[in-house]
Amino acid sequence: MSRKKSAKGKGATSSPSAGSLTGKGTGKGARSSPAIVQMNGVVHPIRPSVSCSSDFYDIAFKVMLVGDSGVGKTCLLVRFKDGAFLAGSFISTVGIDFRVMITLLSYALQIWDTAGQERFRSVTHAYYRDANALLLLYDVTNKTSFDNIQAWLTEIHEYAQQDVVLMLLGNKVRDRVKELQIYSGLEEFGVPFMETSARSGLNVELAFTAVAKELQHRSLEDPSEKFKLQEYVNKEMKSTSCCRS
Ligand SMILES: Nc1nc2c(ncn2[C@@H]2O[C@H](COP(=O)(O)OP(=O)(O)OP(=O)(O)O)[C@@H](O)[C@H]2O)c(=O)[nH]1
Ligand SMILES: [Mg+2]
Repeated sequence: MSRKKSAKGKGATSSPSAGSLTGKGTGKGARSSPAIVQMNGVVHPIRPSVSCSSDFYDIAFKVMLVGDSGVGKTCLLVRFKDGAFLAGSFISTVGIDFRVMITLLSYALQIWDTAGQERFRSVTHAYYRDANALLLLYDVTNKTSFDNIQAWLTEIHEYAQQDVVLMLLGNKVRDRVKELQIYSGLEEFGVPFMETSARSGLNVELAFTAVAKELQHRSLEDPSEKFKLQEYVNKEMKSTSCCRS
């Protein structure tokens, strides 16, 4: 369903006035020159965008990665797009970073990476408004990031659309010997949940596919049956359990 048109149709997104984006790409798999995000008149060079062809589809969904600094948002996105793990020193994202435009299930997903640091919060809030889906990450080896989930959910309820698709991702799973046992109580958030590892790639593709499926179902005017995100994820995780470390 990807059509070469400007992004004006159902589900098309717009950038908030807080920032504008420059930088062009040529679609999936292409590398573009480094994008620049301008915020309040300040120009921030950011990591090279993987692909930024935002104006080729008339059905586009805006997906944002949010969560504390260091939980692995950027690495998850790089893993999804490039199939590689960003090893080496941790470079914290500055402000907001439009990294990927990808076609999944015939829909264009515009994926935005955000800074987890508190000082950029007002910038990222401005972008919540027109997000169709939010992936909220925490780090399963970091209790503070788990404890902050409720605060993130409060922010999301305040700034995002009421019907935003939301999924909680416990990242860095099975990567460390000492993983915190903090899974009990996840149900209380009432948000679909799954485990991921940007390092090994575990469930990374599934996370984005599940969100795309939910968006697809919601966009159907008369969905014949209700799609249950958590059930889908559980089923798919089981079917790949042979490959989990
Ligand atoms: N072991 C392990 N380390 C990871 C994983 N994902 C990310 N990391 C590491 O965690 C650190 C932070 O990763 P980033 O992806 O930059 O974190 P971020 O959430 O984007 O942080 P901000 O940009 O500051 O919001 C880096 O040192 C990564 O190498 C993972 O799945 N497993
Ligand atoms: Mg980052």
